[in-house]
Amino acid sequence: MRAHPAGPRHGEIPAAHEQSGAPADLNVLSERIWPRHAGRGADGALQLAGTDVRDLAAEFGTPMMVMDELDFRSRCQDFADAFGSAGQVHYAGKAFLSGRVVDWLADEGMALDVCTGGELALALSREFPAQRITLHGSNKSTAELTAAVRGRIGAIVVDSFDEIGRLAGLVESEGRNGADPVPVMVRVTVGVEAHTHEFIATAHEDQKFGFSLAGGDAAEAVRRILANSGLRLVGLHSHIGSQIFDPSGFEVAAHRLVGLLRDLLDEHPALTDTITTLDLGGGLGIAYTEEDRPPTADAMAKSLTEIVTRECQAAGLVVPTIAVEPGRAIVGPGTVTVYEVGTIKDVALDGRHTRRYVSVDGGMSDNIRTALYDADYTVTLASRSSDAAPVRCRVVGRHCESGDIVVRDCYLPADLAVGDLIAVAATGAYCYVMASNYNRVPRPPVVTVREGTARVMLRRETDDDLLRLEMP
Ligand SMILES: Cc1ncc(COP(=O)(O)O)c(C=O)c1O
Ligand SMILES: N[C@@H](CCCC[NH3+])C(=O)O
Repeated sequence: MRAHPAGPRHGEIPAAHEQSGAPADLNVLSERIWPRHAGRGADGALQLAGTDVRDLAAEFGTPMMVMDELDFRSRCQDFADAFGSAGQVHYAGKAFLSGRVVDWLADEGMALDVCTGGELALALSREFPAQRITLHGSNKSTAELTAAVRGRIGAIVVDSFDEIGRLAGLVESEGRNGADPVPVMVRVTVGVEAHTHEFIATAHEDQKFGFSLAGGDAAEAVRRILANSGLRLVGLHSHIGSQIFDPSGFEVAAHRLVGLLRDLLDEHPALTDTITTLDLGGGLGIAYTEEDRPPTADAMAKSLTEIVTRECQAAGLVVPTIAVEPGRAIVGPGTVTVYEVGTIKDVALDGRHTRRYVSVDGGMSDNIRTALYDADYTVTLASRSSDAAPVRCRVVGRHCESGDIVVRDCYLPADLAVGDLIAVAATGAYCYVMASNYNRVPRPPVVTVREGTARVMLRRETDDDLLRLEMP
């Protein structure tokens, strides 16, 4: 997943005077990586949507995640503009979800993809329009399916024959018959090898999600759904993976899904009136480092619309609505994690080399992605600027684990000192939601900033929160 900077790899970091490949100016904040309303104030400190990171740290403590509200909203709007309407864009709540974010999504007219009963309950608790929700999951419980059916959500994306069986029993017991069927989509495994980390690629054949297209399971799933008058098939779904830069994976997926649609309509002409949507999932990558070059939402929309339109017209099919489910591309870039620098240690690796370990007050409990996927991040000195020489560093956490690495290889100024604040960019997706209490470390707060005002969205966990599960 990572692109290593030019020069030596892990374990071979030269001493400061030998650095090569370092950025010319460590104070520059690349627009492609940092939130849309990030910059440096007159004295060099990081400003996020008109707030000074030092003031935020003084008020809310560190570590702290800071989310730029208008960055999030503007990326929702980018996708809505690209695909023609916000209703076709199902924000993937698994990337990050909170009540306030649900409210923003409702304001923006977005749809929402949830993948558990917990995410569904949060959305419904904020009165998010149920018709704009889809429920995913490779092992949905009966309780989750019941909540979705009773909540009258937009669609349940079925993922297995077992689930179709469970739903059949449920629609019967809930009295949902032919006059009031439950809308479902079929998740199709289209056999695309997305070029991303193995753990986050999801449409090759050998994995747990969906019904295989090539093996005929997807067509069989459709037959079983049609045999049940309590279910109404409203679309086909494919999701090929996450943090994808190469648009060709989406294009092949779209091509194969249209092929399946054509075959299904040949077999079941009545479906012409009911299958209205092709959902091509999420997965659009973002820039974590200078080397990353993700396509824009607009480029993705253009190529997918062109393929689906061309192939449907060639097959004489009505062109369905194209839906997508971006998570990371909407919430990822607008959040940064702010840490306070603690111990700084130069470790001699051999006679010639040293590695500077910069310890921070968080770590793998607030960002597991580096340890789990070898993910790469960009970090900057945030409480001030510095013209000191760049030193190649490793930012590490406070946990009792040598793999507790936040940023594996980066450059920070030689005068970095204990008590400085540093900020890690693009931590909005899959960091807070994958956070843990490893070593009984409380989760950090998430603070939203907008036009000079900061508001806590999720408060910091306390030791009491951690004690609340204890029984006598
Ligand atoms: C079904 C589904 N939709 C959408 C997403 C969101 O993906 P991303 O955050 O990469 O856009 C995921 C996660 O990979 C997913 O599994
Ligand atoms: N959690 C992964 C992505 C998984 C996407 C959900 N299917 C990440 O951090 O990149």
